Amino acid sequence: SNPEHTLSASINMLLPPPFFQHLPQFHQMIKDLTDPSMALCCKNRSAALEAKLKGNECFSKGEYPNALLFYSQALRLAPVDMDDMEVNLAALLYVNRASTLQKMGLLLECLRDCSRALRVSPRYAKAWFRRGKANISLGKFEDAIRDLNISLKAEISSSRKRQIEAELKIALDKFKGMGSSGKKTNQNQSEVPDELDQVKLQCLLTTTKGRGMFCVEDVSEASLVHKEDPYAAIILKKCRETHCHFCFNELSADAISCASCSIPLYCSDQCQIQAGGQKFDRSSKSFSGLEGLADDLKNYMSDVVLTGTSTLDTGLIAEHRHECQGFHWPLILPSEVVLAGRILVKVIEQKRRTSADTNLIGFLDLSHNYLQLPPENKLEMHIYSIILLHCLQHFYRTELPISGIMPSFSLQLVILLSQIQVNSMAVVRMQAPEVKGPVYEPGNALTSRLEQVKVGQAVYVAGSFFNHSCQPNIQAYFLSRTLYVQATEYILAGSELELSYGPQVGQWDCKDRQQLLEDRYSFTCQCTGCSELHVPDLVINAYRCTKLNCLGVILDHTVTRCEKRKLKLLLDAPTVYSSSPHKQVEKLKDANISEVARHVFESDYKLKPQHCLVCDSYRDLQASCAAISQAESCYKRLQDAIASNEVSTNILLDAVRCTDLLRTTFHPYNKRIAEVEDNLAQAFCLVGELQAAIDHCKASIQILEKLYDANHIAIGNELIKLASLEILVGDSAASSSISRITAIFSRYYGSHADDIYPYLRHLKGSRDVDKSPIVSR
Ligand SMILES: C[S@@+](CC[C@H](N)C(=O)[O-])C[C@H]1O[C@@H](n2cnc3c(N)ncnc32)[C@H](O)[C@@H]1O
Repeated sequence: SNPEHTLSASINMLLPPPFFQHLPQFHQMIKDLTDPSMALCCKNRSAALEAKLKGNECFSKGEYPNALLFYSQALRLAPVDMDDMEVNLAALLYVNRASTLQKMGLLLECLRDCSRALRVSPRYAKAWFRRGKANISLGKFEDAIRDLNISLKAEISSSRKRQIEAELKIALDKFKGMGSSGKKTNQNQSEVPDELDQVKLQCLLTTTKGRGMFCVEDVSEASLVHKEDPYAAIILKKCRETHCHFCFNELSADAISCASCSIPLYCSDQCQIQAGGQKFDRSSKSFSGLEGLADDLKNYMSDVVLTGTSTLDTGLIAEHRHECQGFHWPLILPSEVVLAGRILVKVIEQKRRTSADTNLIGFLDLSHNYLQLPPENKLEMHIYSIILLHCLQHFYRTELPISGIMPSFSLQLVILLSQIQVNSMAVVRMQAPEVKGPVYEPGNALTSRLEQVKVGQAVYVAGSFFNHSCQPNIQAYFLSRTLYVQATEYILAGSELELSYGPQVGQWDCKDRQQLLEDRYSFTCQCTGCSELHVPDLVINAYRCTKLNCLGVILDHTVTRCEKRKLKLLLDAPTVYSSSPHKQVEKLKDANISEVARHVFESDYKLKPQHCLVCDSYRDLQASCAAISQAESCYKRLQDAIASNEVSTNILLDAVRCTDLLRTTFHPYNKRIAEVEDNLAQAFCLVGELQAAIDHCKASIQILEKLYDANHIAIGNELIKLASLEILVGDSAASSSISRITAIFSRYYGSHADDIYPYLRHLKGSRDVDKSPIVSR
């Protein structure tokens, strides 16, 4: 049947849109969500003043980090256009925070806050004075002299004038003493442009996965194949207080909030302006009135006061604007629903400019999974779409063209929500470990797990056409909110470029990968990783053969079932697949595993659960599982001890004993053993037994090398831990570990490797330092 017809029939049957219109409770809920007087995000003068007083108290006691917190809180709450002690409250708070930042040695942050105060109150003498002092500390004496001269002109109190003159004298003396090195430096140095060439791509129809991205020419390993800014993006709720709501970078000490509401935080004025919100009208704030000011000082003054505003792109559709003004719903509704609101608004605004029709689904042309969703998920989407539309209508009032066509719009919004589910990407950051000093000092070994944290969710229109593969040939990473896609291997012209949406061969077995893709994206994976046989899939969760010296694998019935299905497909249509099973076997270095694999590939349908694939010996998996669960509780104790940094000898010895037990039960290349080895390495490092830590780390890497390609990032991550330990004991092998790490990370992140993962810089730096070992071997 016609898919479009099925879709609209199915949508209409599920929940006719007028359903809620007759319910008073529904309208009350919308009123609550959109009533600014009830909102959590209002500006509040008295709360701001209270926080300011607390900040002042902390400042006078020398408790600068606390003063910083209170001033930041006050700035978040302060209405932009209210005065306190005849000065604009926000400007006053910026100057107070600038003084605190200066005390904490954060001079650039201090300078930025002074400029912010001046953008609000251009004639604020104290702000020019503080700026002058910060510029003296930064060695920018020419700027400092200008700041202090303007301050002097704006100041009316004679005692303070004397203070400014004293500071001005210092600046002048230093400027004369420094010669040309005290000259003004450019504050807004532009970033180094990306030098990487992007590869020409084509979006084509595939046989099993819908549309996909293909390369027109050969692509060499580690080249950038795609770069894109998001169509719309949103910060995750858990990161709201720690990361910039626009660019998703970590917030600095001088973070700023939206000018009109108190929820979004930004790392810079540019991010704040780009995100939108109701803008504070600077043009109404005159900075004339300083008669007699020399022309060069007037120009300098307007440079400082108008910095940032010149970068404002008037063509930009500000993503936070419709969520501002104290509305409640952007905080309450799930992130993906708020993201749908951002997309909807952007589409409407773009269409308004081009006066095109309002077909929302067709505009972005993304795939969706609506028809595959269970009824309860569909119902939830319908409810959210109706709520969101009503909330948005409250902002747009008569402007939003939804009143007459609300039903069709809400149905389109349902599809948009399911498009977001299938196409949005998690914007991730590599969690930076805290490095307190040089890597060759004890306590700075990096043995904890390297993790990526999700900070945002974003829709990239072209990026949405990359299909998934469990054996990807490209990988995605993010700088701020920009998506970068890089080739991780040499790719022949005309091949499809495929990302991993999460699971990969070597990470999980085939059935677990398929289950995750089914649950999260509602599709059955058709990639080569799931259609061909792979040795990692056979060993990753396998048990050991009961016969001494036999390295054959024993599988449980779930793995057996999945592999049999693949085998059947493979035998039924052998020509469809790119590489033959025997070729795969040849790729493997280890004779025993090759033997196991050969047996499987040649054994046709003889895959039997609980029996060794080589010698057919039987293992009672129920009994094995009981032994394993005993070992697992011992590892749980070890992990808790690691987390609280209280690893005792008893706990450690117990864990080592359990690992011996695990080795008699699991196949030697079972991934669980690699994880346990990794935990043991971390625990031995914590108790200072570095050589034992190195041995366990190497054992873990050896298993990962059976599961992944030798240059896979999973091995790179583990090698970082090994190198870190090798440096500590003064082992010369560290140098080759670091070279291998460098090669792997540049394969995945190109020239951005050090920016994404700054710990690499510490490791590479350690190679250049000649240090005797801290602990001799
Ligand atoms: C982000 S989109 C990729 C582009 C999509 N193929 C299209 O035509 O718009 C994700 C959707 O593509 C399809 N897809 C991606 N990878 C797949 C795979 N390995 N096997 C089967 N379907 C896949 C699924 O329908 C999935 O929901």
